[in-house]
Amino acid sequence: MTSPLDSRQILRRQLRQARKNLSNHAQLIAAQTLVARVDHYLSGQQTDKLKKVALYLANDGEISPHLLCEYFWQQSIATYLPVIQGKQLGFARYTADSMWQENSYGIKEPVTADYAPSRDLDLVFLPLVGFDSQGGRLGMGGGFYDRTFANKRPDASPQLIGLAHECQQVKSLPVESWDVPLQAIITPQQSILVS
Ligand SMILES: Nc1nc2c(c(=O)[nH]1)N(C=O)[C@@H](CNc1ccc(C(=O)N[C@@H](CCC(=O)O)C(=O)O)cc1)CN2
Ligand SMILES: Nc1ncnc2c1ncn2[C@@H]1O[C@H](COP(=O)(O)OP(=O)(O)OP(=O)(O)O)[C@@H](O)[C@H]1O
Repeated sequence: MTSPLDSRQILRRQLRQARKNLSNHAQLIAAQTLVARVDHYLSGQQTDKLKKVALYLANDGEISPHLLCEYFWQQSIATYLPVIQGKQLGFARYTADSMWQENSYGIKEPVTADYAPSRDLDLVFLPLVGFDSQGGRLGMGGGFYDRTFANKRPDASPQLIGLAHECQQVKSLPVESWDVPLQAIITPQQSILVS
């Protein structure tokens, strides 16, 4: 019999392959369209209060937030990237002058002493492997974001916003006890506001 954990693994593999199959052109269009979606999402909020935003460097076919990063830089909003610290994530300042090192998965991380405590971040954009219309999410399986924000209340800072390609939506994902709730999921085609 297939256990729930095995089926999560199988789904993760299929959805990772789906995003890796996207062409460079499709990736660029997705990254561009995402900026407009996020701009629209944030237009309903007091964006003058946004000071610190965490993004990620696209890996494994993830939707790329690099244009979103430029959008925040144009507004003088400071950007941060995840750095693996044991089983959790720290958030290191990312600027045009950042120096880099690679983590154990080969993903680049800024080398800096300038870290933001996670509760000082206003927004955190997380990469999703899969999602459903209820705000359910599947990540890479490391549990890093879950552990880092385990004790965060949904209405406390930062807002957690999942980013994904449209092809990563599935009908329904089982919610695990440790899954940290997202406030929104944004793809180039839709924004799901999770209550
Ligand atoms: N762009 C990006 N940065 C990120 C994350 C992410 O999902 N995307 N993370 C989000 O948490 C953290 C890294 N988590 C990751 C977890 C697993 C794998 C991964 O490729 N796993 C391999 C197995 C490798 C092994 O066993 O050593 C695999 O599944 O093929 C990559 C990143 C921090 N930075
Ligand atoms: N708060 C937590 N404390 C301890 N272990 C945790 C916690 N959150 C998640 N984990 C562990 O992390 C592992 C991976 O969880 P899961 O498959 O949900 O990862 P994910 O959500 O895909 O990854 P990520 O959060 O990095 O995007 C699970 O085995 C789970 O037991």
